[in-house]
Amino acid sequence: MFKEVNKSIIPGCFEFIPDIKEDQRGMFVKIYNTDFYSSILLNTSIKESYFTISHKNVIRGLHFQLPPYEVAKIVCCVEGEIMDVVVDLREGSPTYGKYDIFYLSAEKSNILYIPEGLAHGYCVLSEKAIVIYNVTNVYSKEHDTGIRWDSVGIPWPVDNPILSEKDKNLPEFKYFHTPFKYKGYVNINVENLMDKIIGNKI
Ligand SMILES: Cc1cn([C@H]2C[C@H](O)[C@@H](COP(=O)(O)OP(=O)(O)O[C@H]3O[C@@H](C)C(=O)[C@@H](O)[C@H]3O)O2)c(=O)[nH]c1=O
Repeated sequence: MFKEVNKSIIPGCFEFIPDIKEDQRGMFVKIYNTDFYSSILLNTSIKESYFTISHKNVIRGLHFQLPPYEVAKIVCCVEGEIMDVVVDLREGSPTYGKYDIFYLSAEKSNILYIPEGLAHGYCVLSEKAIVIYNVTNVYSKEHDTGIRWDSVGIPWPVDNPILSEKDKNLPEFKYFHTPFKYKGYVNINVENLMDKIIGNKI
């Protein structure tokens, strides 16, 4: 289902490049398969799915849910292009406070797996973007929060983005006391993983 797996600099976060099936009708892309995700020890208890439609220069984020409603997310852009950003909030992580950037697009159909304990957000680069999420916990309004988009040093491509009122009022990263703890991560050997995929074992 995937032809390439790229590790983020942030442990536990992966970009998957799908094996797109194209024919005269268009294309077919698989986002999720339980056996594959569990084979590399990712969280497979998908509890909710949703999508958002946004205009150019919208920034959504940087969001996460607090324990015990922490969420891992599988994110994919199915129309347009976004600059997608994750920030490591796990105390004790080698990349605590650092961000990583992925360009997700309908054309590439690349998929991002974001583990629990990371903040997530994106900026819309195209006229319109549709982003789909599969998430491993239910929504909890009381636990749904974030940090301010411009408080981590991310080189966003816009100075005056379109933001929600909620996102304008999120706390800055430096004032956020993280409840997330880094629990270590099994170092996935990407070459072995690709052998499995190419050998059609997944
Ligand atoms: C996330 C969410 C929101 N809502 C409601 C709350 C509000 O009335 C409306 C819009 O919510 P928000 O403004 O939080 O939507 P949005 O800013 O698009 O939130 C999303 O941002 C990106 C970056 C993510 O990573 C997502 O997980 C999610 O947090 O939808 C739900 O009912 N269920 C949900 O799971």
